[in-house]
This record gives sequence, structure tokens and C-alpha cells, in this order.
Amino acid sequence: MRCNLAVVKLGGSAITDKSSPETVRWDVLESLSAQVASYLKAGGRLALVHGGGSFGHYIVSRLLSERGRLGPSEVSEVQREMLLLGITVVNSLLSHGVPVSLHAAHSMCVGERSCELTPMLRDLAAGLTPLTYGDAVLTERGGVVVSGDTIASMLASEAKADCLIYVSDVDGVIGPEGKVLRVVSPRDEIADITKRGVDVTGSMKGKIAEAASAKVANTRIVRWDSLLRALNGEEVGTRVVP
Ligand SMILES: Nc1ncnc2c1ncn2[C@@H]1O[C@H](COP(=O)(O)OP(=O)(O)OP(=O)(O)O)[C@@H](O)[C@H]1O
Ligand SMILES: C=C(C)CCOP(=O)(O)O
Repeated sequence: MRCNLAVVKLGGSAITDKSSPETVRWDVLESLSAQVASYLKAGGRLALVHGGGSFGHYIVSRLLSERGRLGPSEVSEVQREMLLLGITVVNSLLSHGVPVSLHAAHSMCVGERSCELTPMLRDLAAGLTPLTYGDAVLTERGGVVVSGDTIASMLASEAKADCLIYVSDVDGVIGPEGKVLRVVSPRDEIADITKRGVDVTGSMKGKIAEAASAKVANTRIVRWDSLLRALNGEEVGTRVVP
């Protein structure tokens, strides 16, 4: 069935090149913005989250290896880097006529799994397309990274979305036989096909666990060029079940 209210996570593996720092994949971003615009034009509603890609993951891993921890200055640097990618995504969506409203995750989250998402829900109800992203926040334990995968899952549950779509650079989840799985659960064995590049928040295994915890009926991991098909209810990519 076609999605009425969707939460879509624009994966950093799709919108950036994770093997090269601060590199946007402009063609992919343009395509995703056009697919989002087309879904909205057909009457769909959605909220968006994007990942760290070669912006967030690179800076976190560089700062951790150079300074050993994320203190106030490091958290601020990560927040700045994610804002840069956030503005880039806003520019692309706006150029396709999407009425996007950007919400910094560090203004809504106080820990890895603790976010107050009401501002996004309010904008969604008002007819805007709210957007947030994976980010860093300063806690009593020091700086921590809040994954966009987690925010997307929490947002889908709170918004009572009927679809939760994780967009990435792979056709879906690759199973141990090397083929895309039609369905996956967090207990299933999957192949490890991690590419060059850095990831500080758990890659595919973490994504499956977060996706499954949302308990949204139609939860999928799809390649970027299949987003609109997924929003239209087609069985593309890999469906995630608890
Ligand atoms: N079994 C698997 N099936 C599919 N992809 C896998 C698998 N194992 C590892 N991967 C890796 O997981 C990556 C996708 O996870 P990743 O966390 O990078 O996605 P993302 O959400 O797009 O990125 P970001 O966290 O930057 O937003 C793929 O690019 C692939 O390299
Ligand atoms: C690395 C940072 C700052 C954000 C991580 O978010 P994710 O890429 O959605 O896991």
C-alpha cells in the first residue's frame, strides 16, 4: 500500500561519498529531492532525517583519534560540520519546491536515545516537511553521537508513520549467500560488505536494530533510486521486521 505518512532517513552512504571527507554526491541528492517532491505532489506527507556520511563520521573519527574524546570544542565542531551538510540538503530540497524546515538534532536531543521531537511533529502537522540529522550532543559523560538511524526510528513511532524508509547506497541488506534479502530481522545473519570509509554508529547491523525497534508496518532499507517506488508501496529493497 502507498505510504500516507512516511519517515525517510537519507543515508550518508547515499548523499555523500563515505570514502572521501566532505564529499556530497550531488546527483544522488538531486534525485532524492526530486523523488520527495513528487511524493508530496501526489498528496503524501513525510518527515526527513539525514545521516553523517563523509561529514559527521569523518570529523568524529578524526577528533577521537587526535584528541581521544569529544569535549565541548569537539562537540561544537561536529555540530558545525553537520549543519553544513544540513544546509546543503535544505538547498537541494527547496530548489525542488519542498517546504523543508530544518531542526538541529542537538537542540532536541540530550543523549543517544533521548530526543524531544515535538517541534518536528508540530511542523509536520502544519504542512511543512521537517528535516533533522544525526548529530553530537554534550552530556554529563562528555560528547556523544546521536545517530540519524535512531532519530528516524523514534520519529516514525511518535508520528505514527505508516512507512519508515532507510535510503542507502545498496539495493538492500545482503544476506550470507551474497543476495539481497527480501526480509530481515535483527537476529538474522547478514554479510559483512563494509566498504572503505569510516562509520562511528554501527553501519548496517545497527541500522537493522534501529529500524526493527520502530514497529512500523512498512519498514524498508532501499537504494536511493528506489525511494519513490518504496513510498508508492512497492516491495523494493529489504523489509525489516522485529
Ligand atoms: N550485509 C550488508 N548488506 C548491505 N550493506 C552492508 C552490509 N554489511 C555492511 N554493509 C554496509 O552498510 C552500508 C550502509 O550503512 P551506513 O551506515 O553506511 O548507511 P547510511 O545510513 O547510508 O550512512 P550514514 O550512517 O552515514 O547515514 C553500505 O554502504 C555497506 O557498505
Ligand atoms: C556522525 C554523526 C555526527 C552523525 C551520525 O548519524 P548517522 O550517520 O545517521 O548514524
